[in-house]
Amino acid sequence: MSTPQALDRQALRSRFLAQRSLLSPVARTRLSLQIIEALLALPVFRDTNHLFIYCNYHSEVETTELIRRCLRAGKTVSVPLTRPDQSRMAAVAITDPDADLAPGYKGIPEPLPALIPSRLLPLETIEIVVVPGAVFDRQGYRLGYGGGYYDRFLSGAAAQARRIGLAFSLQVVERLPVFPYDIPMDIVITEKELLQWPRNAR
Ligand SMILES: Nc1nc2c(c(=O)[nH]1)N(C=O)[C@@H](CNc1ccc(C(=O)N[C@@H](CCC(=O)O)C(=O)O)cc1)CN2
Ligand SMILES: Nc1ncnc2c1ncn2[C@@H]1O[C@H](COP(=O)(O)OP(=O)(O)OP(=O)(O)O)[C@@H](O)[C@H]1O
Repeated sequence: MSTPQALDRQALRSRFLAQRSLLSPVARTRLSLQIIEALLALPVFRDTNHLFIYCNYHSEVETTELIRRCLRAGKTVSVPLTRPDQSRMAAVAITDPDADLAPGYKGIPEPLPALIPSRLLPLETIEIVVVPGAVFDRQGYRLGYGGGYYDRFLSGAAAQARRIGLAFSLQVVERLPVFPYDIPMDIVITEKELLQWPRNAR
């Protein structure tokens, strides 16, 4: 990470993580519920069975209510299990966010170790990936925490899945510096707008 563009990205990431953390917990919860309602109202949601949903950490858009609503609707929900030794994520099915999660990698809520062998799901079955981020742009590109986990995930076995980024509106910029391995979102949802890019038009 030493090219000027890479340094730009690091500065952008830090700036937007700092901005995001300024939202009060009450505002974060209120805006998160608005964002989740917009996702649940998407026509594609009704036809989806398996969603891979991040478990929110620090000041990310909150997803616990989304996970509950999906489970109540009879959908399969898997969540990320970070495998830092491989820079990869696995998908582990959960049935109850209160009982099935505990702090894992970096303190992120992750599936309990006892669940892992029996609940690993093939990434090819994921239909929607709900993606967190530090900052998104109006072309659908994003920066996360810098591990490259989602780029690897979305260009690998989960490439068929619809990619839906969740962000507070303060996390959207016009244009980010893009690298060849960056995978753009299909949809970005904030409390103010829903941005969408048809895949065949990219
Ligand atoms: N909720 C959630 N789960 C996720 C991700 C994510 O972005 N959000 N990931 C997507 O890649 C993977 C974990 N990757 C991560 C890589 C680095 C850091 C990290 O460096 N955290 C900083 C704190 C940053 C902050 O200020 O918020 C640290 O520990 O110092 C965190 C997660 C898989 N699970
Ligand atoms: N498909 C890939 N294959 C191998 N390495 C990759 C791939 N995608 C990204 N990387 C590597 O991951 C590193 C971090 O990428 P990037 O800065 O885009 O992370 P990020 O999108 O912010 O992180 P995350 O996806 O974990 O939230 C880069 O140094 C890049 O070389």
